Amino acid sequence: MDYFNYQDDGRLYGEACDLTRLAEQHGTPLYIYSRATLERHWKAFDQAAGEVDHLICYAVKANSNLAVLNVLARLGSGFDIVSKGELSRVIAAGGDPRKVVFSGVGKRVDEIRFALEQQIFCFNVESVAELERINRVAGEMGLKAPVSIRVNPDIDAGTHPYISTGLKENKFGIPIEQARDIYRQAAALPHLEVNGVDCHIGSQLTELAPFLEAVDKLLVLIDGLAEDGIHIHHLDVGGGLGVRYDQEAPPEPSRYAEQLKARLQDRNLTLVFEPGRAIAANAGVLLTRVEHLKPGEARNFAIVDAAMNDLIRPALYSAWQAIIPVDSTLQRDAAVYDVVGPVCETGDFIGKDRTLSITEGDLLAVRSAGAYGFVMASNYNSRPRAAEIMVDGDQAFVVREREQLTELWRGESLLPGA
Ligand SMILES: Cc1ncc(COP(=O)(O)O)c(C=O)c1O
Ligand SMILES: N[C@@H](CCCC[NH3+])C(=O)O
Repeated sequence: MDYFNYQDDGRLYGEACDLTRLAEQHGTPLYIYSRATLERHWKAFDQAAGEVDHLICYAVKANSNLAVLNVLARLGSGFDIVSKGELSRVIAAGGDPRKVVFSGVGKRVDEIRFALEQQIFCFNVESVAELERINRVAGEMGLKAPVSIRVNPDIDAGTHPYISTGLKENKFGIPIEQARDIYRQAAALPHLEVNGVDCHIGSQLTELAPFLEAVDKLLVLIDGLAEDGIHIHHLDVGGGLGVRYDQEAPPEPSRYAEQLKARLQDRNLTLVFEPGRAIAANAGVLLTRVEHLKPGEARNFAIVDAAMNDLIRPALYSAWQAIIPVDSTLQRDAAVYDVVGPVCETGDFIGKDRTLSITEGDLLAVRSAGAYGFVMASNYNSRPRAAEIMVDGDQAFVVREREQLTELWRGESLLPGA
């Protein structure tokens, strides 16, 4: 998948809008997404799956901007959701609820009810308690709920521990050794329709081996279930395909799909993919301006106007994202900087030890910021959230206004009698 969705002339790959102008018009920090790249990435999965019956369920959590969802909905995408809020966004963006899978370890009763009303494709169930809850809610509604069980195959995905999900010690899924037994319990519940097997072993995987190891285990399970009279119609392999932030060389969707298809053989299974990062990360940049340069004895700081509240990945996972000047033709002295935000935390950094030729007022682009960027933003330090723009050829659309923080409390006492 494309890494540098950014060209050296200050434009996004395949798009004609001038980023400097957008930053001047809309202020910084500013998220910018490319429609062309979103489409190209989604199609890479769709074409990779090819002739095999399949559903690409974009993981909404990666970037839930309504315009992003709308671009994918128009391509016929399905969606992987983890809350009623995400399902509402999918519907608002024109997505088809019948192509939605519902993941997550703690679905509330009202969320299950809403998803059943919307006739989603499948619930990815993570525990026996949840199977019973969904069975009860579906029974009350006089329905049968379509379910897969998320199986935890106990595989080391070789990624950051915070985004690894397929190990025994993780909260996700049911242990593979118990799966056959729990499937039998599920099949005996009257208001469930057991359709699929699901797994998701982690995010930002850069090797195929862990995915394939997991699938091999799941296929053994699926064959075993057939012997028990439980016929599985779809195999949901989750998301997790990594992207290039720096020097990583994650497998292309085509190679991944090829290997999966070879393993399916004549089993008549629909393949479900839940990619998030692979579609959105390199379809977006975060623009930020240099406020001050602060030389120091131990370190030089470039203080920029984006902070951990705008992009928390560096602070949370020590994640590395490329930071580059938008206008590379400017003549500046080079120095090594820690690029930090204005938030009052030592952990508030966007990048460390970066050699940059910059001066105060320069515009920087943080690359690969289209996934797990804006969606993880907060108002910490009472900072408003950034605006979001979608570029499409030579057009730019504001797809979310910069947030205005309003004063709710204007000095009156909130304590009774005070
Ligand atoms: C169940 C599930 N599906 C899909 C995804 C999307 O993952 P990624 O963005 O790594 O493709 C996640 C997040 O890791 C997830 O938890
Ligand atoms: N938020 C994480 C990914 C989490 C994946 C969700 N299961 C990141 O930025 O890398």
